[in-house]
This record gives sequence, C-alpha cells and structure tokens, in this order.
Amino acid sequence: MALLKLPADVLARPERALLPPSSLERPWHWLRSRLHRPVALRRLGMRAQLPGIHRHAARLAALDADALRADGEALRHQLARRGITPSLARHAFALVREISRRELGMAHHDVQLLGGLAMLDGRIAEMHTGEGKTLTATLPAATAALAGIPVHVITVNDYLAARDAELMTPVYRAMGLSVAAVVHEMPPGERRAAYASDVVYCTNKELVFDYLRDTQQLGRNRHPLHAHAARLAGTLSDTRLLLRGLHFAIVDEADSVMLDEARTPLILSGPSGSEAIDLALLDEALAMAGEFEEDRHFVRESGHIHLTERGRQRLTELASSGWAGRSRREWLIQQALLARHHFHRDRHYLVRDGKVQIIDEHTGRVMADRSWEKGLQQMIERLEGCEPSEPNVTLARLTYQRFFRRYHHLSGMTGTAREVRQELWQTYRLRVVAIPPHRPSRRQYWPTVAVGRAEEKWRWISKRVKDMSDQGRAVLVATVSLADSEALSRWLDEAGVVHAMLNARQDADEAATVALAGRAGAVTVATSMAGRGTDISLDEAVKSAGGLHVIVAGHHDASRVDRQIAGRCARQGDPGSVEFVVCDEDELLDELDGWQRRLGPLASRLKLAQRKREARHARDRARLLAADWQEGEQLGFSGKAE
Ligand SMILES: Nc1ncnc2c1ncn2[C@@H]1O[C@H](COP(=O)(O)OP(=O)(O)OP(=O)(O)O)[C@@H](O)[C@H]1O
Repeated sequence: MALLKLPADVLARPERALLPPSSLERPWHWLRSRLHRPVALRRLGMRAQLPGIHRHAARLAALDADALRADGEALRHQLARRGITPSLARHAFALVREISRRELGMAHHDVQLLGGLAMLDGRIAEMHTGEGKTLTATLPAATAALAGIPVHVITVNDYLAARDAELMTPVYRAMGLSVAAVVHEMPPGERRAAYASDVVYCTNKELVFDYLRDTQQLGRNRHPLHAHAARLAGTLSDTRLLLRGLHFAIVDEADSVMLDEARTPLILSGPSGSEAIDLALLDEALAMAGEFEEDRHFVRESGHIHLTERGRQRLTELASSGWAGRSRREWLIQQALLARHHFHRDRHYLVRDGKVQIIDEHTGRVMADRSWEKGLQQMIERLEGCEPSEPNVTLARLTYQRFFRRYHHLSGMTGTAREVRQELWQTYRLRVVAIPPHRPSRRQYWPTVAVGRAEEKWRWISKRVKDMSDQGRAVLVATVSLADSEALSRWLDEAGVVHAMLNARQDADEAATVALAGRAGAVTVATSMAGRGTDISLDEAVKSAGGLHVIVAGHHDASRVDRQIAGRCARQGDPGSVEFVVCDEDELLDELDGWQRRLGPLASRLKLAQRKREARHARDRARLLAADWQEGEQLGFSGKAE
C-alpha cells in the first residue's frame, strides 16, 4: 500500500500549485466522478495492516513509561529520515494507540485504525456518527506530526476545535508534540504561535481568513521570486505571516466543510473609508420595496432578486425624479427586496445590542464580526432600526474549493459522505472509503409524524417531550431556526417542562449544556448548533430507560444534516430513538412549485423539496467552481500561474 504521496520537498513548499483541468480532461473527470463508488476496504488492502499494528501494540504495551518515550523518539528520527513508509506508519499507529490507552483510557478500535489509515492515504473515511472520529484523527495527525509535517485538523466550529484539541492534548503531549487550537477571538500574536504548533485544531473559516490575511501581507510578493527578493531587501519577513503553509489537512465533517459551506466564497473585507451612507436613499428604497409584489414585480432565485418588466415599470413610477440613476436604482431596490423578503430575523440574523449579527446557516452560530456585502448589511440594519455600520470593501476573496486543493495532503472524515462522493471526487479528487461500525447500531427510527399548522406541531412535540422525559429518557429537540426553537420553548414553558436551550442567542456555556443533556429527564431544545460533532454522554439510568430520544422538528436543507442530527442518539452501541415531526407550514416546502405543493402525502412532498434544494445547492457550487477556474488565479503563496 502506498502511503502518503507527498513530494520529497514538502516542507520547502508552503502549498501545492493548482492547475485547472484542460478541456480534454474535463469530460474524463466528469465520467470518472459518475463511476466513482465508495472504495471497498478489501481492495485497499488496509485490513492487512492491522496484524502488524497489533504486533507493535503488544510489544509497546509491555514497555514502561520511559521505554515507551524512548521508542517514540526513535520512531520520530526514523520518520524524519525515511518519511512515512507503511511499516513506520504501522509502528506510529500502534504507538498512538498505546499512548491513548494510557493517557485517555481509550484504545483505538480496529475500525478506527482503518479510518486512520484511509486518511493517511489521502481519502475520506466515512465513519458513522458517534464512532469516535475525534480519537481516530489522532492516528494520522500524530504520524504526520512525528514525521515533522505541520498538521491542520479542521472542523466546523470553534467549540469543537477547542474541545477536540483539549481532549486529545494528553496523547500528543506524551509523544513530545505540541498542539493548539485557533479560535475566533485570538489576537494575531497568539494565532501565529498556535499555528507554529505541530498539530493545530481550527475551523475552516478561521483558517481561510488567516490564509487570506497572509496573502494580503505578501502583497505583490506572492511570486516566489518576488518574495525572495523582498526578503533580501528586508521588506518582507516571514514572521509577519500567520500560517506555515498548507501541508497536511484532516477535515472533520468533511461534507459540511468542503461542500455545504463551499457555496459562497469567503471574503476578507476592510473599511471602505468612502462617503457617509445616504440614509434617506435606504429609507426610500425600503419603502418602495414594500410596494412590490413577489412574482409580479420580482422573482427570487438562489438568493438573488430579479425584477420583472412590470417591476421595472413600477420602479420608474415610484422613484421620485432625480432618485439615483437607473442601474443604481435597480440595485438599491434589489438590496431592499432581499432585506424585506429573503433574509429573516431570527432565522438568518438576530439583533443584539443594537447590532445585526449574521447566523451561520450551517452551524446555527452567530458569526461575529461578519457582515453582508454591497450595502445589504446597512439595508437590513436600517430595516431593523439599528445604527447603520460603516460599509466595507472587499480586500480578498477565496473559495473553499480552491483553498483545500492547495494542501499537499488532503484527507477527511464524516458520517455522511456516501451521497456526495461524486462531487467530492470531482471537486477535490478525494475518494470515500466506507468504514464499518465498531458495533451494530441500536438506533430506532420511529415513523414520521405529519400535522397541519405550525402550532399543532409545537403542541404535539411539547406533549411528546413531556412523556419521554417522564419515562426517564433524555430528549433533544432539533429545530430548523432560532425562531422555531424559541416558539417551542414558549410551548414547553406553558406545559411546565423545564428545558435547556442551545441556539445563537443562548450560546453561553455550551459545554455545560451538552454535559447535562444526557441526564434522566433532561430536555434540550437546540438549533443545528447541537448538530455535527455534539457528543452527549448518557447516564446509566437514561441508557436503561432507552437512551436519548431525538425529535427533529422539520427537515433541513440536506438529508445529510438530518442524519447528523439523528446521529446524536445511539452512539457507541447505546440505545436511542429518533422521529421527525413535520407540518404544512415548513419552510422547505417553499422549494416546490404549484402542483407539487399540493400533491401526495406531506412526508413525500418534503422529501421532494429536500431533493430539489440539495440539487439547487449542488448547482450553485458547480457554478462557483466553474467561475473560479475562469477567473484565473490571483491569490496564494505560490504566485504561480494556475
Ligand atoms: N476507542 C474508544 N474507546 C472508548 N470510547 C471511545 C473510543 N472512541 C471514541 N469513544 C467515545 O465515543 C464517543 C463519540 O466520539 P466522537 O464524538 O469523537 O464521535 P464522532 O464520530 O466524532 O461523532 P460525530 O459524527 O457525531 O461527530 C466519545 O464519547 C468518545 O469518548
């Protein structure tokens, strides 16, 4: 088995150069992606590695602490000298396993060893929810770090980055490796120090923004020759850069990070310093937008507003003479229509301390210091009666598709990769390996409950929650939006059900809320904040009462997200159950046109709506990727024509 196809001079080159596929290659790649199936473990010969790992493990288990440390040191020298060969990888995996057993009381299961091998081989390990991916990642991460390669373990939110780094620190530290987490509130100095660690846990957003900041620092020195000349002239010092380069990445929740979040590019912005905003203009645009009717004057499509001919006429009638030029007028009304009809308070954003704060649609968390661009932020602030903030200008922009392909070694893990395997291959050249579970799952799927109005849904759920909690089960209710979680909370208050909340507004003490969520009778109402990665450990009493019961109060944009939420229960062989409760007023139904909205049972209409939304999002990503290649490369450390 060939492990780790890294170039020999990996450390000398901060990132990989990207070449867009040629017009001849494109159909070939497309065909290969269609034919791509999850790779069978047998074909990779990975199981054949296990006896070797166990032989090393048996030898290491007999060593005392000093001898184990000496063994680790010797391995480190060999890895640095020879690179990661299959036999050294087996040795390293056994060492990580033995140290984890001693430090954490958890020895990696065989399936975790297989997941680790798949990632070391540059693939996506599909491991069911709750199978222990956090622990699995230590295998390839520590192996690469021992070989001297800087490692990034990338995940979806700061809470998980900090949690995973903290949980796994004893393992790395016992091997003499440094580990750090980069989180949003860290100042640049601390960030730079954290990135200097052997293993860095961070979120995709922090990482890409730091990368963009570095490209800004490099400025015109992006070309290696320019950079070299600037270093000689003393105008560029690498100590100003945050990252050490893009060498070895393990992407946790890979489908979320690499696909779901990849629909919009990341934009680094700074204050524009331009003239003050004309508030009267915003007010007039918002007032006019109030007079426009959807489908008559404008249509909404993939988050964009298009004026109809009738809409244009209406705009000419309404606009007072001298009110902005024609194209600026149309642009203003489009922003105002987006503010009024597309973005909703307590779903897309919340208002806190007189400020409009964006809620990340994927993680359910507030995105501090982020704003919409092109005046939309100010339009929404005006609509909400907040003080308009200073407009920003775009300094740099990068898509995840481009960013991740710059890693010399890219790998990932997730519970939900199968259905997007073709896109993962087509976009990132990553193949999915399906890893079997350690123990068969005991998760029970209860039949979906369909009701008419939203209030019937909340009433039904409150009753069910009370019943379950009275039986000594722990209950998690997952809502689609912040507004929904608060609506349910009011119903539960009325029914006298004590419950904890986890959403963008109530996000303090997340760890404490999660720690209590598995107690007998505990009820937790959460948005997607308690989705991927959240690990609720159960009391023995809850386990014997049937485990955690998850109620999913409406389908999400992708069936993968629904499955991730269901995956909060019945982890590591525990019992657990899940049920979906849907209603005629669920937002997802907006995806359907006239007859589709009415025909067939509600559950199948929602499934169709979900499939349509998944397809629409996949199209958006394909469009972004195609536009990206066309635009040509401007960013990056390498500066090479790409
Ligand atoms: N080898 C092991 N032995 C004992 N316990 C383990 C082992 N591996 C993982 N666990 C435990 O299993 C639980 C689930 O682990 P973890 O949260 O990493 O799962 P996950 O696969 O990342 O789940 P998700 O897909 O939901 O993110 C944790 O409480 C962890 O401590």
